[in-house]
Amino acid sequence: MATRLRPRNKRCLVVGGSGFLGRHLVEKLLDRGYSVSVFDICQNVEVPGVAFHQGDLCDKQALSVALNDVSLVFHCASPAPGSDNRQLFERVNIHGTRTVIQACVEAGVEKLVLTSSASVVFEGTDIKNGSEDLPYAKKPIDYYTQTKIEQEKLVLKACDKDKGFLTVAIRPHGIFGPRDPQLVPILVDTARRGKMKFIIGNGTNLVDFTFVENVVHGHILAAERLKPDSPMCGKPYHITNDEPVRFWDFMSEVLVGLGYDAPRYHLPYVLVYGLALLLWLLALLLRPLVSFKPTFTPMRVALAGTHHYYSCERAKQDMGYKPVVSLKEGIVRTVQSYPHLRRGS
Ligand SMILES: NC(=O)C1=CN([C@@H]2O[C@H](COP(=O)(O)OP(=O)(O)OC[C@H]3O[C@@H](n4cnc5c(N)ncnc54)[C@H](OP(=O)(O)O)[C@@H]3O)[C@@H](O)[C@H]2O)C=CC1
Ligand SMILES: CC(C)=CCC[C@@H](C)[C@H]1CC[C@H]2C3=C(CC[C@]12C)[C@@]1(C)CCC(=O)C[C@@H]1CC3
Repeated sequence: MATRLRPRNKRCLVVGGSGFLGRHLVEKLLDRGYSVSVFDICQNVEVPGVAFHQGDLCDKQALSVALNDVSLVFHCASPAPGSDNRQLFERVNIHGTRTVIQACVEAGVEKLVLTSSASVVFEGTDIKNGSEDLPYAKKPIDYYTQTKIEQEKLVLKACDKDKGFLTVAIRPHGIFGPRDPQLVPILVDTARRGKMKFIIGNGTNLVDFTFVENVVHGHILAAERLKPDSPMCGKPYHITNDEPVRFWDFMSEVLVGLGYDAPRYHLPYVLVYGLALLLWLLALLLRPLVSFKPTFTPMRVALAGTHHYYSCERAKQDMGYKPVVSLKEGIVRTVQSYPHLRRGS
């Protein structure tokens, strides 16, 4: 169907559509017959049939151009979580999201789907089968989490049935899959530097790793089921693989699949967390003189040594969500997609 003939509710904009999740979302939306535009600060690849708008989401004028004739917006842009640039996180995740909301309302957009994060409730201690009713983290573990909380609050509060502007937030956790620039590349880099020999803690902590296609599925379902009379308006939803797995079993499976050894020796969690905190402080103090980025940040150690898995019951109930790719299949597809990261290549 020619783009201009598509019904208005099938015309969408993906803010952050050049990123890992964004590109997978764009591809699936195209498959499902949507007319798709992308707004991003950079264009990594040209996707046939997709109009690309380059710009910073803090720039309302640039956004308004991209929003012309769009009824549905997915906002999945964020600075990389590994950064510790507080100003950048505040500018993009808080002020930028406020700008996205204003631009959407002014352009007459009907639905805004935010990619939030399950981490908005994570404080570095165990979460087992956490529901959406858990309170936001009072002491967020880093600037990324702190600004994702503010971002989610802004988007959910903006939901206004009377004005015809509906919002919903998807909270994925530990997204993995082909083209992920983060999880597998960092893991392999750590292994190649000989630092992936140790298991932090007793190795039995369960976590969610969510295959990217399931996260995409959750976003599209949310957009399609979001209606003025649905319970979804202004609500957050966990989207997971619904298969919590031991953090260290998942890491080992990916490492072994790529030809590396699985970590074997145990280190006490408290010791590693303390060391990571010390290194982080040292890096902060020495920043004016030397710049170094520790591999084992307090955030990564906390994620590697605690339980953090979430219930996706609410998404099942309200939007009929069910994972479409199993964890096993997701790992196989992911490992196959990284031939250049195999040992010896
Ligand atoms: N990956 C994960 O495990 C999880 C991710 N999330 C959330 O999912 C979303 C997508 O993450 P992911 O795909 O992994 O991240 P990516 O970094 O791959 O994608 C984010 C995209 O947003 C772009 N971007 C950043 N700042 C701006 C800006 N000011 N204006 C316009 N575009 C901008 C980035 O460009 P550039 O690369 O040049 O900065 C990038 O293309 C994020 O909101 C993240 O918080 C939530 C839970 C888990
Ligand atoms: C201990 C070690 C070096 C592990 C390597 C893998 C890590 C880089 C990932 C393991 C869990 C991942 C994760 C995220 C980023 C990558 C990991 C730390 C997020 C912080 C990404 C953004 C979110 O919203 C939450 C994610 C939780 C899990």
